Amino acid sequence: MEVGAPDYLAGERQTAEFDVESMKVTWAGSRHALEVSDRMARLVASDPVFRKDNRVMLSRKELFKNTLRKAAHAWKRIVELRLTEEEASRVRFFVDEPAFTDLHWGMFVPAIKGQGTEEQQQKWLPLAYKMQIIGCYAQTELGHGSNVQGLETTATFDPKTDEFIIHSPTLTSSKWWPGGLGKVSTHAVAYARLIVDGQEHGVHGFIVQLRSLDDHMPLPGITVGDIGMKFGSGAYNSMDNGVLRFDNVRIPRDQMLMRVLQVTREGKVIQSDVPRQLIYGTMVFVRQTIVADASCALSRAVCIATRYSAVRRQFGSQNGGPETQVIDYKTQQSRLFPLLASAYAFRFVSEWLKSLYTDVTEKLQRGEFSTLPEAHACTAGLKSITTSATADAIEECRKLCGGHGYLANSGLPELFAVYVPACTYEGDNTVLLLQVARFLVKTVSQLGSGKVPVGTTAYMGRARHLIQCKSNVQSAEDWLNPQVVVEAFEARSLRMSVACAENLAKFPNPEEGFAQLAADLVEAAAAHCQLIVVTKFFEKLQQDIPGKGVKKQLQILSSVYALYILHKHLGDFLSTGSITPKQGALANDQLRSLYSKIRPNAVALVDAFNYTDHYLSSVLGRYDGNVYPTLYEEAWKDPLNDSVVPDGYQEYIRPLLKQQIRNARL
Ligand SMILES: CCCCCCCCCC/C=C\CCCCCCC/C=C/C(=O)SCCNC(=O)CCNC(=O)[C@H](O)C(C)(C)COP(=O)(O)OP(=O)(O)OC[C@H]1O[C@@H](n2cnc3c(N)ncnc32)[C@H](O)[C@@H]1OP(=O)(O)O
Ligand SMILES: Cc1cc2nc3c(=O)[nH]c(=O)nc-3n(C[C@H](O)[C@H](O)[C@H](O)COP(=O)(O)OP(=O)(O)OC[C@H]3O[C@@H](n4cnc5c(N)ncnc54)[C@H](O)[C@@H]3O)c2cc1C
Repeated sequence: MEVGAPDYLAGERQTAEFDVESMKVTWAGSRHALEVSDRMARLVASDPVFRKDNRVMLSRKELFKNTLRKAAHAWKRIVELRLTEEEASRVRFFVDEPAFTDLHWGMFVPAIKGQGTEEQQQKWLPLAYKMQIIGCYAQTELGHGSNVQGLETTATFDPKTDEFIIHSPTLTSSKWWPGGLGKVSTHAVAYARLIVDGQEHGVHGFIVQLRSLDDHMPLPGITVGDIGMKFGSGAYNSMDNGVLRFDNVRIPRDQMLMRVLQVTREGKVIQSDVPRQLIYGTMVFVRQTIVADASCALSRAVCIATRYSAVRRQFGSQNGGPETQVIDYKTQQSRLFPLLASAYAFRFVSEWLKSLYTDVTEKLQRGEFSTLPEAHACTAGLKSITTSATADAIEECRKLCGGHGYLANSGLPELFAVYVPACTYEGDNTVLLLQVARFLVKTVSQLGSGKVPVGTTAYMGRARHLIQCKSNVQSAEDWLNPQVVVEAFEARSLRMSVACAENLAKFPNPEEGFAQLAADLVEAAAAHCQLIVVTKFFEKLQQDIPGKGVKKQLQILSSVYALYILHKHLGDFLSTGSITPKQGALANDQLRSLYSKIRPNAVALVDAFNYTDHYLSSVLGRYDGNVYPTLYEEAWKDPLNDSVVPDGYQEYIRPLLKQQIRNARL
């Protein structure tokens, strides 16, 4: 905020019962992370190239060219200022525009790192790090996305020339969707069925050059282009999601990523001791980052809706005094505050997931693969529940802002349009929950075998207790006890998984059973993932959290998150007998009283996200709360208001007004 500018939300900030600067540190993860983030946010906000207020008005071509300009400028600044990887990734975050660079850094580079041999990494990574080649991740095809084993592109080994022939045999085998592919990438990691000596060996990644490094023209045998406009104006249309066909394109044998499986000069296929699932490793990495993105998108929407709810007044004027701030309506609080709590919950679970991922990656380097299934289940499941909840929440925030939320300059419509594909990319959310369900059913089925469940399923080891325990909640206060809450969530999750396993056992064919019970399995998987989020929030509170009143606020938010989920899924808790209807009602009583505790802190809790006005790009979410004059000024900037009488008046409006009505009765 400018020095000396009026702060219409100052009163809200004065009621805060905690130290906002300390909360900023907790949200950012460390003082260092906050400092870096703050510096990079200012760097981006002060640079006119990164302006984004005109985005929705640009044509697709203008938008795309502008994105290229921003990406090139960002890279120039990263190199000039010798920014670290951490700083560079914050620059990307605050530039706030999907671009080919996301796929280059976020998928192409990790695919080579995770699936390439040492020599392959040494050859390709330096080129990619300097952006002397630009890569994308070309897996999905027109006919298959979720079913990776169903991909049709072929990579046939030709022992005569020591090459692979990459080919798209059908229309449905055309690569379709990869970001950065349409107009920019010079290379792709393309996924194809490996065929050696007439035998198939599953789907593998191949580095394929697509375009000339001299004139950017597609290489012989390559047909490539953009797949067309996507949902919303502006939004994800800055990305060139592409289509790609291969017509017997030849690549050297050493361009197959060979960490998992090697093809020798003689055409021998050698399976290494690395599990085949590592071919899916890049998706595990990105799913983990998507959970962190969910907390960012959600906190951004909540920040806008909270500030605006404090500014907006409707009804309730007493003796000519001010009307009621809409944030004081209990309905507004019960819709908004759980989303605020979810933003914090997703932040902390993403921190934990990142540490789990780092730990698993280190183990994989040492040849230990036992933790891979849990890493897959956690990343898949948390990606699914956090993105679904965030997409719904952004839309709820739009509604919480009433009519003004529908204006593009509220920032919410574009945020929604950019965000919703997260429910689909990196694995459709339902398909991913079914993966979690498989993992849970397997864990349940092994309970009698003496195998002790570990990690996030450790609670299943207490199945005997959890299957029959009764919650001892007797008062609303009892619901503030994390142990009581966690036990109710564990009982609900375990009982849902066990019920699924029991029902599955009734089917002679397990796969048929799995297909028939899929809807129940998805619910059991979601229950397990919600338990993880709740548990990780409570575990975060075990840490030393400095700053006046910070821990107290987080305790309140953790209880709000847990009890909100309990209230929303009360049917599960009751039907599994994990709690009684009376206990469910007490949870709701507690939730109401927690909302009252959040109320004086609400604006400060969103200030702790430390978002600049540039990043928020929302008139409603401005830090200073100066909403109405800005809305009014912005309206006049619309191109429709360039002229008082609109273009088209002479052709279409005037003749209408001047028409002779022959039949007066008409
Ligand atoms: C210095 C400068 C720096 C500049 C910085 C800039 C910074 C920018 C950085 C940006 C960072 C990140 C941004 C990324 C941008 C993201 C944009 C998003 C773009 C989108 C991309 C995509 O969508 S890519 C395509 C994704 N596709 C999918 O997700 C497909 C989904 N389908 C699948 O995953 C699988 O097919 C499925 C799992 C559903 C089924 O597979 P299948 O082989 O049929 O498997 P099953 O038979 O069911 O299972 C076999 C066993 O394998 C296990 N398993 C399955 N998957 C995995 C896995 N991933 N890992 C481990 N194990 C797995 C499964 O559990 C089975 O096990 P079991 O024991 O046999 O039961
Ligand atoms: C914006 C965006 C960017 C993308 N970027 C990339 C990229 O860079 N690289 C890349 O390779 N791909 C990319 N993709 C593709 C993306 O990964 C796939 O779209 C995604 O994995 C979903 O697959 P699908 O489209 O085949 O959906 P489908 O599987 O066809 O899903 C359609 C419906 O069927 C349901 N369904 C499917 N299978 C099952 C099942 N077994 N049981 C129950 N229900 C099922 C789903 O739940 C869904 O409701 C991108 C997609 C989008 C939207």
